[in-house]
Formats: sequence, structure tokens, C-alpha cells
Amino acid sequence: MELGWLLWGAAVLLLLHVLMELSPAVNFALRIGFYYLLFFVCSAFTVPVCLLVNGGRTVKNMRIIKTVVKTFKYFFGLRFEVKGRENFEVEGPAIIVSNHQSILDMMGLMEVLPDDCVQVAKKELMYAGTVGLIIYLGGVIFINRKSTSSAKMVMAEVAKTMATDNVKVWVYPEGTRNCTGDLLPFKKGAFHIAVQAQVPVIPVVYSSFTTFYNPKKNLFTSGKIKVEVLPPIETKGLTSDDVSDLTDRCYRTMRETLFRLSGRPGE
Ligand SMILES: CCCCCCCCCCCCCCCCC(=O)SCCNC(=O)CCNC(=O)[C@H](O)C(C)(C)COP(=O)(O)OP(=O)(O)OC[C@H]1O[C@@H](n2cnc3c(N)ncnc32)[C@H](O)[C@@H]1OP(=O)(O)O
Ligand SMILES: CCCCCCCC/C=C\CCCCCCCC(=O)OC[C@@H](O)COP(=O)(O)O
Repeated sequence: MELGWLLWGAAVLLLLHVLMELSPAVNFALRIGFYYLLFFVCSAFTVPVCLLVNGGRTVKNMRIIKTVVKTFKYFFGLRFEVKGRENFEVEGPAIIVSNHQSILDMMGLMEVLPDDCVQVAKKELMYAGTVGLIIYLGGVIFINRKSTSSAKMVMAEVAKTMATDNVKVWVYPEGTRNCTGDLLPFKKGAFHIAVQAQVPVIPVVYSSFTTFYNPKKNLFTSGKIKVEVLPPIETKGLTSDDVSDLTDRCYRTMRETLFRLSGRPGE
């Protein structure tokens, strides 16, 4: 009986292996499927740990989540090379902005995430089963992207509580995933709250994934990701009139860095 199960298991693994070798589409689907499964299953185990250790929704849970997610890269043969971590060491709160290419960014996020830092996410993620629950417990701030006024209200609230709670806030200013190797134009929400709270903006740039990850081409192999934490951009004394300039400045610096890290000539 037991030998029978073993043989069945071996046969299924062999079949999957052959399918993966034969079809890039199957290979890609299985690897991404496994990525989702890891998040889904690990969240289920991490939820009770977070509840037992910290009792409920708090940014302290991010330390636990980070420890778990940081192991995922080994399953996919991904390596991160991080420079400039010391730039996170600012006194008090800050807004961290970074480029957003894919769901794989969750690994890159956890690789560098400083303590006491919450992320801004679309509210749909709250309903992603156990993943939604763990994100909620981690203190993530949810915004409704379909309603500018409510998103702005939540962001204004964040600007107010950042100082009292002494937390950093991580925003993806492109507002959506973008795996083209370039940056989308930045939304201004992150820069508005930086100016409202008079806290620095710290840009973080991840090199382009296009050489090892491309859903359109069913490409997902191992690879190296270069990460650079750039020096903080101060906002002391800036007013809402300066938000556009601040956004542009940050965009240009990040785009240059993205091209440099990805070995692509600038334009
Ligand atoms: C153990 C296992 C664990 C497993 C789980 C582990 C995973 C855990 C990871 C943690 C979770 C991470 C989650 C990551 C998720 C990433 C995302 O979901 S990204 C998508 C959501 N994020 C964003 O969209 C952020 C960026 N967007 C913005 O900042 C936007 O500006 C906005 C605030 C959302 C509003 O967007 P929109 O409605 O499109 O409007 P705009 O065109 O941007 O703005 C209109 C107008 O208003 C001005 N304005 C914007 N914000 C403000 C403000 N706060 N105050 C005043 N004015 C504001 C803006 O300048 C525009 O005016 P203008 O005249 O055109 O300039
Ligand atoms: C009972 C309900 C069951 C639902 C099951 C859903 C299972 C989901 C499982 C795993 C999700 C793993 C991914 C973790 C978080 C990914 C965050 C992310 O990258 O979100 C994308 C968002 O930034 C931008 O969204 P869009 O590019 O605009 O779109």
C-alpha cells in the first residue's frame, strides 16, 4: 500500500518534470502557482503566531512576516544585492517610495523592510484569504483606488498619525505593477503626505526583472536583483505648491538609478 503511494508520487513528479521541460507555459504556471501557494500556506501558519506574540493588528507583526518571506527566495534561486541600507536610518518617520514590477516584489520588500514600517496597498488585497488576513495583521493601510477622495482622506490620516506612532510608510507611487523595465508616471499621494508631515522621502530602486521574469514570455528563472536605497530627500519647509517638483525630482533620480542598476543606457 505505502509503496503504491510512493510510486504514484514519483510518477506525478516525473510527469510534472517532463511537462515543465516541454512547455514553458506549464513551467511558468507551476512556478508562479508554487509562489502563490507558499504565501497562502505560510500565511495560514503565521496568522496564529502573530496573534499569540503581538495580540492583534500591529506593525510589530511585520518582523515575523519578514522572517518567513525572506526564506522564499531560496525556492526560486533569487539573490538580492542591497546597497545603501544606512539611508533608512533617519530620525523619526519617513515616506519610502519604490518601483513595483510584480508580485515577486513582496520578496524584495521584505528583504530590505526597516522596522516600524507599514505599506499602503489596494483594498482588494484584504480579501485574498489568509494572505489578506496576514497583511491586515501587519498593519497595512488599505486604500480604495477607485475613489480618489477616500484614498486622499486615508492618506491625510496617515500623514497625521505617522508622527504620533513614529512609523515609516512604504508607498509604490506608480500605483500598480509594471514589468516593462521602465517607470510609470508617479501618483502624487506619497509626496503629498511627505510634505504634509514634513518628513523625508527615501527612494528605493529594484533593478529590472525583465532578464529573468516576464509573464508574457512565460519566463521565470533564477536571477539576481540589485537594490539601492537612495539618500533621503528632505521636505522641511516645502508646501503643497512644491509637491509636483518633489515628485519630478524623485522620479528622475529613481529612473536614472533603475537604468543604471539594470545595465540599460539612459535616455
Ligand atoms: C508569512 C507569509 C506572509 C505573506 C504575505 C506577505 C505580504 C505582505 C506584504 C505587505 C503588503 C504589501 C502591499 C503592497 C501592495 C502594493 C499595492 O497595492 S500598490 C497599489 C496601491 N497603492 C497606491 O496606489 C499608492 C500610490 N497612489 C497614490 O499615491 C495616489 O495618489 C492616490 C492617493 C491613491 C490617489 O490616486 P488617484 O485616485 O489615481 O488620484 P491622483 O491622480 O493620484 O490624484 C488626484 C489629485 O489629488 C492630488 N492628491 C493626491 N493625494 C493627495 C493628498 N494626500 N493630499 C492632497 N492632494 C492629493 C493629486 O496631486 C492630484 O491632483 P493634481 O492637481 O493632478 O496634482
Ligand atoms: C477566500 C478567498 C481566497 C482568495 C485566494 C487568494 C490567494 C492569494 C494568495 C497569494 C497572494 C500572494 C501575493 C501577495 C501580495 C501581492 C501584492 C501585490 O503585488 O499586489 C499587487 C498590487 O500592488 C498592484 O495591483 P495591480 O497591479 O494594480 O493589480
